[in-house]
Amino acid sequence: MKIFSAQQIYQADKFTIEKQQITSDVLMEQAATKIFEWIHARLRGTSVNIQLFCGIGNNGGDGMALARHLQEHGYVITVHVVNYSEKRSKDFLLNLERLKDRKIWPNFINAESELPEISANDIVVDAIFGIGLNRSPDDWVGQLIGHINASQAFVLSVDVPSGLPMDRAPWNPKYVIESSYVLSFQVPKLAFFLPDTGVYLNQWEILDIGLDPEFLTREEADYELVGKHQIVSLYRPRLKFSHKGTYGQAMIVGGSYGKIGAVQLASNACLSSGAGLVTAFVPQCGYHSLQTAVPELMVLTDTDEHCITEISMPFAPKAVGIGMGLGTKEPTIKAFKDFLKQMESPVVVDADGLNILAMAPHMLKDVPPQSIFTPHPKELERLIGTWTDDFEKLEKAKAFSISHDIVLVIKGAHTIVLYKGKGYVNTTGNPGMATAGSGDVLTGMVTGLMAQGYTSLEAAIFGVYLHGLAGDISASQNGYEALKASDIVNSIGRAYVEILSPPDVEEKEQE
Ligand SMILES: NC(=O)C1=CN([C@@H]2O[C@H](COP(=O)(O)OP(=O)(O)OC[C@H]3O[C@@H](n4cnc5c(N)ncnc54)[C@H](O)[C@@H]3O)[C@@H](O)[C@H]2O)[C@H](O)CC1
Ligand SMILES: [K+]
Repeated sequence: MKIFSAQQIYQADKFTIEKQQITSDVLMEQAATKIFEWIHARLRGTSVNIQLFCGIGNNGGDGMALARHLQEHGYVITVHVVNYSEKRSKDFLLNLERLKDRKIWPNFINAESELPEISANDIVVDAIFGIGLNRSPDDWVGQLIGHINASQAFVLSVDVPSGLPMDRAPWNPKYVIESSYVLSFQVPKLAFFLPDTGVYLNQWEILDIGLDPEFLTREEADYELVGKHQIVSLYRPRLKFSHKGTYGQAMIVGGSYGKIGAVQLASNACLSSGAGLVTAFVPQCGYHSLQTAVPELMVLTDTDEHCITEISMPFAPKAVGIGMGLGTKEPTIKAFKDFLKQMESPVVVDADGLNILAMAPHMLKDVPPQSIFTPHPKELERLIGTWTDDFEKLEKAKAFSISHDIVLVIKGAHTIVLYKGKGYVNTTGNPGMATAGSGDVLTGMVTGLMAQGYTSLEAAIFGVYLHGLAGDISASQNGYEALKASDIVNSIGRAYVEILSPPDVEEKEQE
């Protein structure tokens, strides 16, 4: 699903209005009707107090139109106009008039007004600011927002949580609505998926408000949300007359004294992702444990007991994942450098492999094109430097990915894969996966997919999704806290089965 910028959403609006020869208030009415239907389907006329807080722009207009529908269906409503500017939008005014025609007189909240009482049992509709927010809310509006957040009422946000900017971190983190549920129009917004801004939403859902399909199909987006539908289209089925050679020979290179488990996790994940053959290359101290723990694995060792000093590959693997538990000792750095020089096809670099590259950036020129980097936030910072907010982080990461021709996997709650200036935002995974070795499993999986012939970009997108899904399946059985990286490996099979199962109704709607 495409993720459009605020600018593109305004363009979609304009295009739809011109092509369908409608007025802008028709779109607003469609949006408000969709929200009303969502609420009505759940409340079915319950006599709960609904307090609507409406700004004076089009987000506020949506709120006013919604108030009218709610009142027409007998709901108990209070409408507040958050009067933060003189510049009221045309469609806000139109809907204000329509309310007044029905003898509904909103309560106008101004800087000097007292804040209305909100009970924890009320439902708050948040229609103060939408995607048009372009500066910090005034202090009194921020205080009203804080008052709503403190009420413990269920807060339903129209389009976006009010006060949440679409292209930067909030000016003041207290001046943003903490939404219980966001009903967002037509397309998901990038801010929903980034740590600085995503924390303000509990749940979200997209409502189709009828923006023109021609525009939505034609317009290129910088970011895309990756769901099951996209993943199924990437999947490469296994063939009846195939053999292990068909699915490639993968190599996992890493480990040092006390960190052989990282290689074990990655190798196991690589095998479970479907690679035909997997060989691990480790210092000698890892030999026995790996041979015992993973019988399917072949093990090659370095001449050194404790760390890798020279990576010799007696065959040309189809895919290599390197870096987990590797350490950054001088001889290991030299071995890594020689390895990169000798590799021609893309490799997957993780953990200490990335740390070495951050320490010695001149080595980046030896990284084969289309290689995959899988940094966690600290490793990313070492590679690209610090950032002021997530949006700047993404811009810097994009520039890095383009200049080194790297598929960059930015790990987080919503992992984002960046390549050639485009971002793919993952939708699977859970907080239980923030645990030791989870990243080693991902690297093993992505390497396993590359061994099977997935391109670097495909392997990264597919691997990230599959990894998150395996984590979700594990968490559904044992909860978040007990989740261990090896549980993720054990759920890879079920994750494949889930990907290949027919979509349920909700998934079909989201396609
Ligand atoms: N295609 C769609 O998705 C549709 C969306 N709709 C709704 O329209 C809003 C966007 O409306 P807009 O009027 O452009 O902006 P806002 O309502 O978010 O903001 C109002 C207005 O206020 C000014 N402003 C910005 N920041 C501040 C501030 N801190 N203090 C005071 N004033 C501020 C600025 O000039 C804004 O224009 C979208 O989110 C949807 O809810 C349509 O109803 C249907 C189509
Ligand atoms: K809002």
